[in-house]
Amino acid sequence: MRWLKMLISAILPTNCGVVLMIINAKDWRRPAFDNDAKVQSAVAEMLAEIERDGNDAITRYSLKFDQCEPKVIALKPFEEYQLDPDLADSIKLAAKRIEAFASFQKEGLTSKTFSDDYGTFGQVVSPIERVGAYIPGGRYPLISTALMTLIPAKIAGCPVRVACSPSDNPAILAAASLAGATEFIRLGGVQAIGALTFGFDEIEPVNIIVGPGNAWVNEAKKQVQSRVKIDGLAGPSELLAICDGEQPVDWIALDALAQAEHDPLACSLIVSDDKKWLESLSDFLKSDKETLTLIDNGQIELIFASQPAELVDFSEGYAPEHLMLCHQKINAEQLSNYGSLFVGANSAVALGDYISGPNHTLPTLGYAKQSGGLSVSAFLKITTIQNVSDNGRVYLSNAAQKIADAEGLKFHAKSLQIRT
Ligand SMILES: NC(=O)c1ccc[n+]([C@@H]2O[C@H](COP(=O)([O-])OP(=O)(O)OC[C@H]3O[C@@H](n4cnc5c(N)ncnc54)[C@H](O)[C@@H]3O)[C@@H](O)[C@H]2O)c1
Ligand SMILES: [Zn+2]
Repeated sequence: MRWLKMLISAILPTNCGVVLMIINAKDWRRPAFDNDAKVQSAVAEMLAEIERDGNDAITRYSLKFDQCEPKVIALKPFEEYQLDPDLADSIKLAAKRIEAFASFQKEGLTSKTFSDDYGTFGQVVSPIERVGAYIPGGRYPLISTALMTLIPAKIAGCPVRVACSPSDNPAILAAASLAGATEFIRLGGVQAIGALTFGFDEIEPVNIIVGPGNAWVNEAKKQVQSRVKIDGLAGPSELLAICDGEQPVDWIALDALAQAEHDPLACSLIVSDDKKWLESLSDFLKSDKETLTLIDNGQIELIFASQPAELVDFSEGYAPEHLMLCHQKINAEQLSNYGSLFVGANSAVALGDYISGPNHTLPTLGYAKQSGGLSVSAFLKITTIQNVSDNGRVYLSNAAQKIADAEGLKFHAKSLQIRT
């Protein structure tokens, strides 16, 4: 739809103001990310250089993109950072709630065994040893992401938790310290993902990299997956709000603007079956000068669907990162493709960004169809253990030998036969 808007903007005289059309749901398509190929090849080149030249390449790229040398910063205890006391209290409250939610998620993720006539078999849940947490800091220092990425790793019991951010804002350092970072590198973008993957200075490569970031960060995470586990792809923010005509226009408008302000590629869609309500939302949005750039950039879209079932289909097809459900005739159970669901207008997405407790690192670009956001389970590995009894050795070897014979794997068959 961006091309249509551009065309209309070009035809209309400039004093006609900004164009905020109401699009029919069936005509809407997710815009292709036209930077894909360029970003892919640039990132591949950067990672290859980092693998080859190590610290030198990391430093070169950090100077080029962030105008600073990468730096390992020793973290002080949280209380020693000179933060505004109200901010410090809010960070502590957020940390407490994120920790409580991560602990709640960990319940049930336990090692267990069962025994039968043939032995004892079980699963072992253990923490991944070395974690790398990316904390975005290009446009805004995301203090909250330090808490969201590091606290679940601490709750999972991962012993090494390396934080990377292009920002050394004291509040980020303080939050990383409170959240339990064991190391902090001031480093951003592809070079940060490269450093976590291949190592930097004294810091050894990590086993898992988590955290959101811009298109560069996500492409880099995508490309290092053969060496290191990643949590998922959490790119430029998305919001889909499903609303009936009873919702407070100003609240919903501000929720849309809030997610759009993260990044020029971030996008908020408001869908409703009440055209009049969408029109008042459009009037409200156009009345505020500060929103015009976001609207002009195609980051806020208003979409009409004729009935609730069509709203549900639209949402399930789009699979947004954040989904607001503010519609009396639709139940949460009708929806399953979302990173996090915010039910009712009280549940501002910004509460989820900061303080409610569930993780804010969430899948974008439709990945919510196959995965949820970051959780304590990402930091745990589930391995298995098998202890076959004498009875099991004879009985199971007899049966397994038949399968080995059928496969033609003769030493498999012999190793079984000798036990019968
Ligand atoms: N999906 C989620 O869960 C979630 C949560 C929070 C934030 N976010 C997203 O995180 C992102 C944060 O983005 P940001 O840019 O502010 O910070 P960022 O830290 O992700 O990226 C900044 C880095 O990008 C690199 N970079 C910038 N331009 C580049 C170029 N031309 N070539 C190579 N590298 C380049 C720089 O090295 C810089 O350090 C936003 O898109 C936001 O929507 C997503
Ligand atoms: Zn947000």
